[in-house]
Amino acid sequence: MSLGLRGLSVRYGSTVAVAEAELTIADGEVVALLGPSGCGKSTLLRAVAGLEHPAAGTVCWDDDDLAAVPVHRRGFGLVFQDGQLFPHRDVAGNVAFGLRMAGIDRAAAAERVTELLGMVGLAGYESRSVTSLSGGEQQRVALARALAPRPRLLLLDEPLSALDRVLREQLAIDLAALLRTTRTTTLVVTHDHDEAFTLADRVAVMTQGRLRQIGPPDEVWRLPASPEVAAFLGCTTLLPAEVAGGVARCVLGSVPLRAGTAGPDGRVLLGLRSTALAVDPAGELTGTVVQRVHRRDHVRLLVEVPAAGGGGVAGIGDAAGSGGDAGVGGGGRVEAVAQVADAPAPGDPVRLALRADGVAVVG
Ligand SMILES: Nc1ncnc2c1ncn2[C@@H]1O[C@H](COP(=O)(O)OP(=O)(O)OP(=O)(O)O)[C@@H](O)[C@H]1O
Repeated sequence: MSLGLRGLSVRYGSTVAVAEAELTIADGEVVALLGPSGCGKSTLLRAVAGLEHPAAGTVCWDDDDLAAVPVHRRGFGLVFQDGQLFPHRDVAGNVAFGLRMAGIDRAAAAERVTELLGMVGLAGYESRSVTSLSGGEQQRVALARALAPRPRLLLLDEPLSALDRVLREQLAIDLAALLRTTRTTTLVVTHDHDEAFTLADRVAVMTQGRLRQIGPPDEVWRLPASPEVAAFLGCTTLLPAEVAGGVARCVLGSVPLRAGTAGPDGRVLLGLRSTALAVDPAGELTGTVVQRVHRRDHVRLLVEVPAAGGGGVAGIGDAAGSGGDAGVGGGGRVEAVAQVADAPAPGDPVRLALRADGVAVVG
């Protein structure tokens, strides 16, 4: 039992919103479709749901083409950003909706509603008015409603993006557990990296209508397939590097640096995220702090480093790594992170080292 997209393209007039998408989602698998605003994520999901008609290609369930199967006969559950609950029904009435449509009797439906509300952490909420619920509770009801009829595929379009950050993080963790427990095959659309990486067995990165890379979260994170995917995943600088035995060596400015890496041996491009350089008394790179900004759980620094020499620092668009001396922030300045407890101040000398977590090997 699997969903298959074969050469799926969707157009709006002359706009190609989805181009030649190839994707298989296995039974029980959770795939997150991750990409910037306007890249075509929602259009792809809507085409799977049957809400958009492909200009070319097919949406299949196992080997059956679903082209002639209308939305309500696909057996898919749908949850959108704002839940779209029925305001005049109570919580139980909302969750039972799909069950009643499927002809399930009242007693069995009530039992299933109770089971689902327990699963989403809303036990006892049956008779509450949905308009009295918080945004997070409403999304939990929307999830319970979509899961109640045991859909063969769950389609989630930015299900958590209307919630504030703390709630979003908690609900993402709860949702990941819920999807695993129920073994629900799921396609979730999001522009939020954390959400995608929390939820997914595999992440599919989409830009400009095309699926650019599909793989397990750690692989996509550490080995982005192209400079474009690397840029979307937060790599702000590309450096030519040499990998040998799991250690990458590169030159930043005129200073040789090394970092552990998952990449294959040979000449590669290293993608540096804004957290790649960290304050470290043993670090090889020296500089002077010019700016300090407190973030939630760390401090971001802008550090002036000695003028670039041989290796050069390439901007992300400069895939060939052909040089130039513009570090992150330009003009011999690089971004770095420090711990809140002992962050240096502007004017302080500082030593920086590369952190493996902030470095990707770009394909
Ligand atoms: N109904 C429509 N008519 C015309 N163009 C559309 C329509 N819906 C989407 N588009 C265009 O198709 C492209 C993809 O849009 P889509 O909403 O799928 O992107 P997205 O990645 O989901 O973006 P977001 O994260 O902002 O929702 C965009 O260029 C958008 O302007």
